[in-house]
Amino acid sequence: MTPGPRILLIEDDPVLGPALMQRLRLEGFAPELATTGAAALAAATARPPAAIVSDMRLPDMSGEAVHRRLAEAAAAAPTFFMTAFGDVAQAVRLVKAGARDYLTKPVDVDRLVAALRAATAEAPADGGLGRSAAMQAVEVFLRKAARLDLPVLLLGETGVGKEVAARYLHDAAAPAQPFVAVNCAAIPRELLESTLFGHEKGAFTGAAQRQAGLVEAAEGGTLFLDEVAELAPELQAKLLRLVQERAYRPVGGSGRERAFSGRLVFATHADLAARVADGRFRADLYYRINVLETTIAPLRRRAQDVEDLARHFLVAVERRLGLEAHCLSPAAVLAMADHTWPGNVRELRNRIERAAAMADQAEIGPADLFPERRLGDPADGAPAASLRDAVGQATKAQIQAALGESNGNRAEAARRLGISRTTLWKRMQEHGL
Ligand SMILES: Nc1ncnc2c1ncn2[C@@H]1O[C@H](COP(=O)(O)OP(=O)(O)OP(=O)(O)O)[C@@H](O)[C@H]1O
Repeated sequence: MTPGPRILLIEDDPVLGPALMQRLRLEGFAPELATTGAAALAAATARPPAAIVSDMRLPDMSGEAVHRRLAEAAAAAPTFFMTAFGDVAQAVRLVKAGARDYLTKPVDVDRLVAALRAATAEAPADGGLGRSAAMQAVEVFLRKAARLDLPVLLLGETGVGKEVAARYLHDAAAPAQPFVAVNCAAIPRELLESTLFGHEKGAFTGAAQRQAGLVEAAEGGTLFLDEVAELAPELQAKLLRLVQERAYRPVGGSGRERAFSGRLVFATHADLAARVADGRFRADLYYRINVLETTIAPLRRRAQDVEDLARHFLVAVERRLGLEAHCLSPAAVLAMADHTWPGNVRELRNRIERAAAMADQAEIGPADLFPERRLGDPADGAPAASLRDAVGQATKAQIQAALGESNGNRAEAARRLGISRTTLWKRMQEHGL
């Protein structure tokens, strides 16, 4: 197994640093830890990373200074900053200056891993959204929309690829400009206004400095507001002004409004018209954002895309994790065609990634993609299922014992069990350890 993508982790915290290192290793990355800015600069120059995860405050210099020095040396990789909520202004500035994204502490490690996967994954081969007639029509729509200065509304079930579509539109319109994605449902309600619109100095207790918001960060590029149906009424009013007048007022700003000249793209999986009907979404805002609207079809209606996407995700995960090449068995392709994909493309991606990481053979079969059917299917017959359960429980117990005896050291535990570290890792994942 070749090592996965190299990640440079810049973090001086003696607990967080090693913990993140361990998790990134388990996820198949090849992480390297630097605890000072100087060490980070040396490491990035000697062994260029595929991505960088950096703390904002380091013992010898700021994370921002490290980022700038690397950018000057053209050694910058996609960089993610980990920041306390109080440093969001600085983080936004960094994103504007080219950093990929920031994550607030305490860091949501699953989100970090997903972001690193996306940053180190290969782009779709042809840069398109899919060969199905439905996605071809979406591509035509987005390319036309890219030439127009109007808001765009993307509808569709969760996981169909609304954000991917928004990026496609952005790349067709202004690829060199910032693309700022905000999930309106993920940011606590009381923080959303200042996160979006920024705040002036003295706007509230603790607001010592003016702080730019994400609207400002997206200036000249694209502001993508996902889950827009979840916005609270006061923010809907503020958003209406942004859409209609291209103007907004930061929190605590008394006089002057700020102008916004970027593209606005909205997405939701909710039925916005129904929300308007029951009074939860402003009708005037709905009509303003519903000018150029398209629905991205669920994956179950895009049969021609499933296999292409599956192969794309397979190659990408193999490269990212340094796995041997796999192929999909004809039965696996049939099983995918039969599945209804309630989680859409996101579910397909997850199933393929899990299958590639876990499969014991080069050929991925239906049971690798849909393991829950094998375990949960009563038609399998009780004796076989309970034998499998018994083997599973015994395996889990052996692994736990070996890990206990080796104080959690996986290399040592693998040696005791007489299996490779990779196999141990796979078994630990299978048994949720
Ligand atoms: N056409 C595509 N090509 C490659 N990857 C895709 C495509 N469509 C979706 N994906 C992948 O599927 C996952 C879900 O996509 P995305 O986040 O864009 O969906 P979404 O509709 O915005 O979801 P949500 O409603 O939950 O916000 C992501 O990992 C994305 O990279």
